Amino acid sequence: MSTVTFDQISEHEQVMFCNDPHTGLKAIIAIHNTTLGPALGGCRMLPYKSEEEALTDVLRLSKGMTYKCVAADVDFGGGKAVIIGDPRKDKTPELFRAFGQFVQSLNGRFYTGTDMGTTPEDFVQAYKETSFIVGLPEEYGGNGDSSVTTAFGVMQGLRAVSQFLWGTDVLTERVFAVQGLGKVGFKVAEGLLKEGANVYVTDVDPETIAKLEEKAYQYPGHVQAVTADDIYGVGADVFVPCAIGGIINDETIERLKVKAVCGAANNQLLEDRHGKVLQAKNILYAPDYIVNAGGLIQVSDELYGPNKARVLKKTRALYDTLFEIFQSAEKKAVSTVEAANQFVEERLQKRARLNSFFSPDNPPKWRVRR
Ligand SMILES: NC(=O)C1=CN([C@@H]2O[C@H](COP(=O)(O)OP(=O)(O)OC[C@H]3O[C@@H](n4cnc5c(N)ncnc54)[C@H](O)[C@@H]3O)[C@@H](O)[C@H]2O)C=CC1
Ligand SMILES: O=C(O)CCC(=O)C(=O)O
Repeated sequence: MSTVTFDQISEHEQVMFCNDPHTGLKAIIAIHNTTLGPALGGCRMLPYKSEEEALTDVLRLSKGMTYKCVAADVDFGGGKAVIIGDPRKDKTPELFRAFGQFVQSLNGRFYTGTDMGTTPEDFVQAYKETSFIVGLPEEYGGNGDSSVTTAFGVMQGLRAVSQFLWGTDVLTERVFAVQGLGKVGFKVAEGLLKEGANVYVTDVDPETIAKLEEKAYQYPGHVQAVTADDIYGVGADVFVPCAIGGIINDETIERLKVKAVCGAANNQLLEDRHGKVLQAKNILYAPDYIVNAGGLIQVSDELYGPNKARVLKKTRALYDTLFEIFQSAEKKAVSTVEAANQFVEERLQKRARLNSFFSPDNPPKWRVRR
């Protein structure tokens, strides 16, 4: 294995390798930036092919969380965790408890919860060892499964795309290509079918496709399953990535026939420059960290005392944020990625100044439950 260098993690504040031979836990926690408050971000469990792949993923994901927190206007910083392992075979209560002990050792610098490959029940185990857990089931004082709100936010994003491109936020009879039918993608596909849209779907797990097909009969829209590779080339209006990152790259952009890309997956672009490549192809890209912020809004809200109405209101507002980014990109003749990053970096600078003002009567805004 090659060594990790400071050069590799130069943009990050802290990277922690968590090793527990007794439970088999091998995890990495990355804290990107805590200017706005403690780092917050879910924990992904995947059978990474190598430790380098896991490190690259957690570094990219945690940076994305910094941008997501700023864009969604929540007072948290960017962090994320990955567990190296197969979620179908390697999960045990002890593994998640061991992970919880490492989170506890950061003493509130990092809050975590679900992501790809993990569920709220996994974090009920971690919660036995640390209180710095979010996205807990309601019976544990949480707001429940955050993928419900993430999916709701993605639907807002799809409406904003439709309004911008076609002058209506009604999705009926439009065609969508949904990649990944997991916690978020399944709910998005179902929402689209309920609204009478036609949906191509794919997943590497045939069971989830069969489950959706079974339910689809009751909805006005139509579903058609395609292979994991064919999803890039289907004749749809919008490509909706809801699985892995890096799927928008030189090879896939060549194959896309859609007018827009808007989905839940984190780090959809392999590199930021692919935002420009999409723009050149006249494909509207809805920046992932804005579209998929619903889960973050929900779990961060939990720390102030859960309030569902507030969560819905803030998640609905993603429509306006996205629409403004589309307008700003058009006006400045830049890609939507550039417009979104500029908006975030300017806001972060303004907020950083606010956070530098110390007063004993004015406790930090992120004084949340511990
Ligand atoms: N759960 C949440 O609330 C949030 C999730 N996200 C992001 O959304 C994406 C999906 O998250 P979840 O639904 O929670 O994950 P999940 O693990 O529940 O579902 C992922 C699904 O994608 C499928 N999949 C994996 N590789 C695939 C491929 N190459 N082609 C097609 N399907 C594939 C899996 O079989 C699984 O059904 C991830 O990128 C995650 O980081 C972002 C914000 C919040
Ligand atoms: O959605 C969550 O549970 C936490 C937030 C997060 O990790 C994300 O938005 O990727």
